[in-house]
Amino acid sequence: MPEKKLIAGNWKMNGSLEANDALVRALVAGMRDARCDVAVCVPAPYLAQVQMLRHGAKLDLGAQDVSQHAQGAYTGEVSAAMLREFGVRFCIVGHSERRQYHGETDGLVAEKAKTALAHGITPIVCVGETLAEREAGKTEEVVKRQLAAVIHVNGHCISEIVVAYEPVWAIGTGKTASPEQAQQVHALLRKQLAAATAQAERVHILYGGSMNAANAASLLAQPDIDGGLIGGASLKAPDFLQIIAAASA
Ligand SMILES: O=C[C@H](O)COP(=O)(O)O
Repeated sequence: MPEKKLIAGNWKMNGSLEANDALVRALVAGMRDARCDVAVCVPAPYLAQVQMLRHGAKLDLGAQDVSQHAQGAYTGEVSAAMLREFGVRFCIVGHSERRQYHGETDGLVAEKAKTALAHGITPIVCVGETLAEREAGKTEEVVKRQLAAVIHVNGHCISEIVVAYEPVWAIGTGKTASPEQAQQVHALLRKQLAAATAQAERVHILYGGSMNAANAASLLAQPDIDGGLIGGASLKAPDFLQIIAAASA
């Protein structure tokens, strides 16, 4: 497993100048003793604000999506080069909300991961099954297919990605995968990475889906859970700080 755990907040489409200011100041003040890596993935309009607020702190900046294109006539898109100008280190790609509401395919997600890597941004590649897929016994097939697309496109630099296992049925529902359920899938993903790179042990595999202050420690204690991608609980500084503390233990 990687040397340090990684805790990444995904603010999704939440925040305001005022709320972000209070949240980031509280995080920076509260995470001085953190022994894990910490990032917040913020809506694009707030990148400059958070870049300024985090100045000098150990808090990394992340984005929630990136265009697969370098530049040009792609209205509404944000390029990897633009993200780099704001000091972005991580970028979520293939979140289930992008796959579900914006029709993102495995192929497109792989292109986005490739573009991020080419610009020195670490893609946080999300995989995960829906409830129907889990109930049909297809969890392994689905997550393997989603990760295979990224491995196939990225080839030799696959050890530079972060993987996030996010069972869709656990996102924002309060239903967390049990530590054993999550570990089972994480171990599968590690094995798949190991078949593609000798560096699989240093790839962070995060769990996401209703991770909170109460359940973080038991999830993070699993051998192949190297951190978390946290939605709702990342919007409340005390909760997010407790998760950071659990990952620092
Ligand atoms: O990216 C984060 C995940 O979608 C988890 O969201 P959640 O913690 O609100 O369930």
